[in-house]
Amino acid sequence: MASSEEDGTVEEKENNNKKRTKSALATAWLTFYNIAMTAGWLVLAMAMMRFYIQKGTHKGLYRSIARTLKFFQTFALVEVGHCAIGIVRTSVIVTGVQVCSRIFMVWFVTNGIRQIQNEESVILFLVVWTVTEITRYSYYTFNLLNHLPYFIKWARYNLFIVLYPLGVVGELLTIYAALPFVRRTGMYSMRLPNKYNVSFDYYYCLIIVMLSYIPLFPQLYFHMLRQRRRVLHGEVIVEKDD
Ligand SMILES: CCCCCCCCCCCCC/C=C/C(=O)SCCNC(=O)CCNC(=O)[C@H](O)C(C)(C)COP(=O)(O)OP(=O)(O)OC[C@H]1O[C@@H](n2cnc3c(N)ncnc32)[C@H](O)[C@@H]1OP(=O)(O)O
Repeated sequence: MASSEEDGTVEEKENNNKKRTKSALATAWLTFYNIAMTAGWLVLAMAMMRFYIQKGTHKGLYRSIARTLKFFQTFALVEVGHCAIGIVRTSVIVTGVQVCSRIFMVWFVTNGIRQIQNEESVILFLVVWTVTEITRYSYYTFNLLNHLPYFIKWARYNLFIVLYPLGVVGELLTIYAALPFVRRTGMYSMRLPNKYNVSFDYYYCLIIVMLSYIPLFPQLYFHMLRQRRRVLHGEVIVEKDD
């Protein structure tokens, strides 16, 4: 009896040790990841400012930062993994929608359609994303290091109130600007008859994506408002599991 109790204690200790090692590893990885992402978005911010100061126009700005933007925005897919394996307490669905919509904007809209890269709306969402991500990743970094300046916490949970809708406006206007071009060229579309017997119209796909902002965006926005109340005002919020 005594020996089995001891075994239980040893097992518990081993489990606790494993958990501690796992959480130390997770914290180390998250710290590295957040520092890298803060640096990436800072590089983007500086590149955009330098371009605008040197050229005095936004025309050509997207092309000049496209590579860095594609890299760092695509890398954010890792965040869906963080939620899936449980190293951050965030919903896979909320993070998945956020990250996938950004990746879609970058790869399948702005990068894929050169003709819209100089639209003002592209600059609008780029500036908004950049400010958001510098604030967000530096918040996570300082939080993990237990040295969080209040102004970063404040910025993380207040700026989104204005930036989120502005970002959505920039994204929707950009997709809207792409529609005539997509319709004219039939890009990314498959018309019948073809050997796969499948038809796909990218033009209508873009319209569906635009419409999907109506149910999805409020959910992300209200999620952030709940996070704000929890972090800034200490409210206990029970969220449904995914
Ligand atoms: C295939 C095509 C699909 C198309 C679909 C189209 C529809 C799209 C509709 C929606 C459109 C959205 C468009 C987006 C536009 C913009 O982004 S505009 C810019 C403004 N945006 C924002 O301000 C939002 C930014 N986004 C986010 O903040 C996140 O993506 C989020 C998922 C919404 C954040 O949620 P969440 O993670 O739950 O909140 P937090 O409070 O930040 O974190 C919760 C806890 O998790 C910890 N944590 C999370 N990530 C990390 C990390 N990387 N490192 C360390 N810790 C992390 C965090 O600290 C919190 O911990 P606790 O406090 O202990 O709970």
